[in-house]
Amino acid sequence: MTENRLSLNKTLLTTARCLSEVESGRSLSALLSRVHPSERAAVQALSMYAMRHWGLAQAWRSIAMQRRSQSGPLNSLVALSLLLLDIAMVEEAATGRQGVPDSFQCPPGDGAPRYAVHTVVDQSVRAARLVSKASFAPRLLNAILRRFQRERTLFVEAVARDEVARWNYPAWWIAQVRDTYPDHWQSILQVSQTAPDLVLRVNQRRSSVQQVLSSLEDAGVQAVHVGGAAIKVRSAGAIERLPGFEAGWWSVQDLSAQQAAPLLGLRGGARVLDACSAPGGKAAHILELANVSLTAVDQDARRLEMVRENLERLGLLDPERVQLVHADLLHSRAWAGSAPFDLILADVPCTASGVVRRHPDIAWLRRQSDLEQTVALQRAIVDAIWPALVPGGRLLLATCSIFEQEGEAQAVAMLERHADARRLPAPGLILPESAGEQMTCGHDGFFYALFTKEARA
Ligand SMILES: C[S@@+](CC[C@H](N)C(=O)[O-])C[C@H]1O[C@@H](n2cnc3c(N)ncnc32)[C@H](O)[C@@H]1O
Repeated sequence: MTENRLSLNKTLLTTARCLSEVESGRSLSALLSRVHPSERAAVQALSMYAMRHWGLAQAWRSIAMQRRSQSGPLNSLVALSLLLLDIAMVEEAATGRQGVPDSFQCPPGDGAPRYAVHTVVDQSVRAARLVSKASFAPRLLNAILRRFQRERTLFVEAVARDEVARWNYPAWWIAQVRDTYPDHWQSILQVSQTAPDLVLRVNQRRSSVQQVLSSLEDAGVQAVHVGGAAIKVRSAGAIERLPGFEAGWWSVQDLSAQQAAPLLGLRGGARVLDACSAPGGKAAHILELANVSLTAVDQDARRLEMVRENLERLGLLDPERVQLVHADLLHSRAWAGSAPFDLILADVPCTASGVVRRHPDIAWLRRQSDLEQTVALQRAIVDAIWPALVPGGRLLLATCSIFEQEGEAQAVAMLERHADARRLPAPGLILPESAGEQMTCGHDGFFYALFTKEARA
């Protein structure tokens, strides 16, 4: 127990440091990649949990700070973030959902950290001492947290009509979802606050669903086949430690994203452009399914290197069939080659509003103006690559977004701009779904529109 407590206050501090950087506009995934591997899973669980309660924690923090004449050393961003994290955790404990007092767990299920209130308070005060040498910060933190415990009902009432505190999204995000889905906006917001499933896509060139299931079972990992090449896994450990990772038997990919490659209508020998390729999840799936010639383009060199690494691990990096091109589609034709493409995947950059379950910081990092910018960028990318599609060829437009501007409105505008484009059947909008504790499978929010190019008369 002492060891757990010792490591918990350090983990709280590392988490608070990450959260303070998210407050300054940095992506949580990038920050977590720099956390020491021994601490990463715990920091990830805590920071994701805090981000899913960020609206409530901010509202309560501002009430608590208003009532104090002096906020003192808690004005440090790390200390303020520590307080936000603590409020979220104390609230979790107060609602009675915490299960294992005094133990340090990152449960695979709902993703919520589980601690008793007194442990949170005690460990947070110790963490605060590490932030501030002045004793005032730990004492202030202690006083605020204990007051939350005593006066929780008052705090709940004080923010009852505050939508940001209620739903834990910025106001513009709530309005965007409510305007688009007036009948079920609440359930969409709620589902996007649940912890996502871990889903593997089996690499049929190296393994089989049966082989992967058996190896997971042998390793004591709970897993279930959820259709096609997809296996849902219940595991809180590092992905790389699951059996078959090094051997390239599988990749991590959500069920909705696994729809992209089959939708293209792949056939052997086809020339395929993966226009926005990194980190290469869908490129790998394409190469697993058919012997195509693939050109994978991305403007981000570091991310394009991830495509190379992923394809290499999966045994798919055949130089005869695969070309990786570092290029900005809007300003270069280095990717175009001499012949047009038969199939194009345009998995364009977006707000990622469909994958907030996986990246809860996204909602807090995005601004409403970002939406207009990504919509314009998506349009420009599609317009740049459409001429490279052969008549009779197909282009699949994909976004991991549930915002209409990045989905149906973008598809309709595409038809208006390109008279030779005709729409083919495709799923369109896929709303996110959560399976909760069930061993069925939920999925991310996505949008797919498929077009073919008509031959000119
Ligand atoms: C949604 S991600 C693609 C995910 C990828 N298809 C997969 O399945 O792993 C969008 C990608 O588009 C790239 N991108 C954005 N603007 C671009 C541009 N103008 N030219 C080329 N790539 C671009 C980004 O660097 C990013 O890697």
